[in-house]
Amino acid sequence: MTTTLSLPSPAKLNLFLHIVGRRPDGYHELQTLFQFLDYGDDITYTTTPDQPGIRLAESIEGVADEDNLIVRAARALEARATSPVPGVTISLTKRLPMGGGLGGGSSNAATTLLALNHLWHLNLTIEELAHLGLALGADVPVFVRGHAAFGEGIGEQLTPANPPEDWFVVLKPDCNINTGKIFSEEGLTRNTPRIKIAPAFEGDASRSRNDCEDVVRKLYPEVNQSLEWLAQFGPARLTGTGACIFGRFPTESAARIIWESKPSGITGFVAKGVNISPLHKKLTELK
Ligand SMILES: C[C@@](CO)(OP(=O)(O)O)[C@H](O)COP(=O)(O)OP(=O)(O)OC[C@H]1O[C@@H](n2ccc(N)nc2=O)[C@H](O)[C@@H]1O
Ligand SMILES: Nc1ncnc2c1ncn2[C@@H]1O[C@H](COP(=O)(O)OP(=O)(O)O)[C@@H](O)[C@H]1O
Repeated sequence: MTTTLSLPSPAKLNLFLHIVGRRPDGYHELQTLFQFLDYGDDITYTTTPDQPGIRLAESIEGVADEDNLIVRAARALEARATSPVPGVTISLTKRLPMGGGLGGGSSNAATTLLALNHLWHLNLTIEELAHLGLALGADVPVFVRGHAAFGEGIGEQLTPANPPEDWFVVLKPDCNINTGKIFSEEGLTRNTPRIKIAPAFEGDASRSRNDCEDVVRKLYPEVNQSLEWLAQFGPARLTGTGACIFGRFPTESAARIIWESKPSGITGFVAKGVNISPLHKKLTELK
């Protein structure tokens, strides 16, 4: 029997991102605050009991299917099955810009781990899925766990957090930024003092920043210009290593007024920050 499951694959923002050191393997140690957005991709999984294998209904331009984080997550999970699993066709509606610092690929991987764990009746725990996900990317565990969180290490040591669920204008300046390039820049700040967090950590925007921002502004004038424009209306910041930037607003209407006045040619969206992932909300409704 064919079964179909459609699930959201939301974006994340790094409300702040501090680089506090470097591990012996060269990876940077971070302190960051992750919050989800009620905006993202959608993925539909259809089991094909008569046709084994993992298939994408459509490829993503520029990403070989074997490299697609959806396929890599599905294969990693299949390797954990103790008996053969039914085939699956996976269809992706992509809305999130790739390589934008919104974690779209990591979110697609996490949604796939949770979806196929359910459809294949594997009963792996969230702990086990987060561990599997970390091998695919540093941002996958927070999407698997599904609660806004303060992240340490490379972002995998997570403490649930409850930042205000404000509205955001997210803009995508017209440039692509490679994460590895930013982390290898000589001028990058790598020694921000560690901050301590209380259990009900909410974040403190005034005492935090994104340590990648200075380097990114210098290398990408498009990001600098967009940040200057958005900062006229309130605090504006880079997410991850960019290229997306965000401005925070207390209401949807305040965010939409600014969105409507954005310079022509720039893309993006308006979304609400949420502390429970839309993916986990949907999975709870299905139970
Ligand atoms: C910066 C963050 C913040 O949420 O988000 P994005 O901007 O990618 O969304 C993440 O930590 C991104 O983690 P992840 O997605 O695993 O990074 P990758 O693209 O695989 O990293 C590319 C390269 O950047 C360097 N890198 C990455 C992460 C890190 N903490 N230290 C590093 O030095 C490594 O050289 C790595 O090979
Ligand atoms: N399903 C996927 N969705 C998006 N990107 C993917 C996917 N699979 C592999 N990738 C690769 O991962 C890279 C990072 O994508 P993404 O997670 O969207 O950005 P970021 O890490 O900056 O938030 C992309 O440039 C692309 O090459």
